[in-house]
Amino acid sequence: MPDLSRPDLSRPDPRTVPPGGGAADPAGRLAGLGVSQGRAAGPMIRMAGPPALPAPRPVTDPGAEAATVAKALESVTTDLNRRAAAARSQPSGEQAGGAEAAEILEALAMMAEDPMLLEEAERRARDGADAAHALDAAFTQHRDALAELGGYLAERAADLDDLKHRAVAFALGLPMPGLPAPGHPYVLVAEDLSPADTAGLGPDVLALVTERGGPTSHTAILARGRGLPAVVACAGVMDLPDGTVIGVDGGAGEITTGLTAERAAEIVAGERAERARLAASRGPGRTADGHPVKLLLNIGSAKDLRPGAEGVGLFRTEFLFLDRTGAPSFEEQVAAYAEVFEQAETVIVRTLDAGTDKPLPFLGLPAEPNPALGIRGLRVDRVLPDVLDTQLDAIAEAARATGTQAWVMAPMVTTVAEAGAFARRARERGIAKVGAMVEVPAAALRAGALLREVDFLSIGTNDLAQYTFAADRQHSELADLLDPRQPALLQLIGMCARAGREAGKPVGVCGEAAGDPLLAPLLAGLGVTSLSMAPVCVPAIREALAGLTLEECRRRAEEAVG
Ligand SMILES: C=C(OP(=O)(O)O)C(=O)O
Ligand SMILES: [Mg+2]
Repeated sequence: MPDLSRPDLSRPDPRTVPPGGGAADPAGRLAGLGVSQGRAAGPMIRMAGPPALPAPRPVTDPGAEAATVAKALESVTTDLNRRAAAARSQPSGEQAGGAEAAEILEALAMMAEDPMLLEEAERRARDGADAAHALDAAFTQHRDALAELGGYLAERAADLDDLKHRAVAFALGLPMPGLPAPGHPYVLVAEDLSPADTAGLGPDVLALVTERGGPTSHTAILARGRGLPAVVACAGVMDLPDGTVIGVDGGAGEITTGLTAERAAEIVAGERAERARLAASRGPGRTADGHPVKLLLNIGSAKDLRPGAEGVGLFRTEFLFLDRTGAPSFEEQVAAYAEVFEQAETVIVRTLDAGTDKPLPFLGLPAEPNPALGIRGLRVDRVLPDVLDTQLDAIAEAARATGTQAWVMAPMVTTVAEAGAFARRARERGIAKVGAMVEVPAAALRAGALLREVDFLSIGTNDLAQYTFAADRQHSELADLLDPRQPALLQLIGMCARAGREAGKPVGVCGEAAGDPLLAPLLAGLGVTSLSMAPVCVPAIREALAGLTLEECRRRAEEAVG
């Protein structure tokens, strides 16, 4: 959770406070989709995209262009080294892999310092190119040379593109692309964020606002996992100037501009008090009359674990390897899984869910015209069976090493045959409990048959909504279709829960719907046995369940389906 005490709100923002001290709140509002609960306020900074290269400019002083080239490369190097130092100095646990991030940034800084690159760009500038084009051409030449060498060096070619964008932006007087590092807490505003960008956010980020993105995009999920208030699909937010103090309401999906310093401080204090109130709640998930509904955590790595839940319902293992260009080794995987097993009692590990919205470059999957309907999730096994074998081996080994019972489930299971084959491969390795995610309607329709093959089901409502309503989960304009309150989706969930009751096997929900306080009682009423959610959601869901009897939950579910 961000430290809400840090933003310096003592001085009013001169651009947004009216003359005379600002008792009035000349609030402007921008509407978006709230995807991660909570409120924050602070100065916003936009994440710049790659600069567009303008037409070449006539050059009158080639020496000055060559000097700009040198300055651009120097400033890129300095900026990267500064970020590396900041990543290294972060207290452990605040950001994933601070040391690892620092190493990556330092390696990039060294690439930007390459004297051959400087020489080539300066030569082009002295020959008459403007600084931006000289840099662009020199980087492109370097990139092509690396790409031709193949292997590891070819993988570094994409890094050169990143450096080129930074250097060209400098030469054009534009903000550097990539995550900002202003050295103070801020609200990050971007057109969109990749999962890797979101995973790399530092502790200075108070909240996220994007112009694009959908409610179950991975940016939203990662924001929720970090307890960062977030609003997506917020048209017009990129037009606000950097430094504007804005309020972000991640529940209502609203941005407020024109905040007085007093109002901003009130928002920060109010949020802190609400979080403290909810954090005081304890105990297992129960309805008012004591019916148990397990409260589990969705995590992407051990650093997401928090006390107060009854286990881990979804360990998204692909989040460990999002920005990797090489496949994680068996040993590396054992270490990552064991770290979680050591700290949590029951852990449901989901095998890698790659493809479409969660690209894993190291798999080298070819681009597809319709990726959400293509090779993703368990289907990757059709083309790369070794990946699942190694992962199951690593999970089994981590369980043995830590003396825990691993629960494993596969994403995107579509047929009963797929579930059976997966279960056999997991059981061969001694994995205790094997499950299937229900993310496509075909699996929900065959829930009873699936449960003859596996020990439990976990309903991924994010994808189940996407495939039931044929609406891309990243699409901000189709958000109404993705609303998990839709009767069709609730009906599919009810079918799975009924199959679970008949088989005497657990059926949980691990999609984002499980962390919605309005939906959680409906899901309990439909008969699911556990709800798995971002850690930050647990207290509110505990409170929502405790406020209603099971019968009341059932009645609400019936009304909603009806
Ligand atoms: C939990 C789910 O999986 P993910 O969001 O990681 O695709 C889901 O689809 O609901
Ligand atoms: Mg899914």
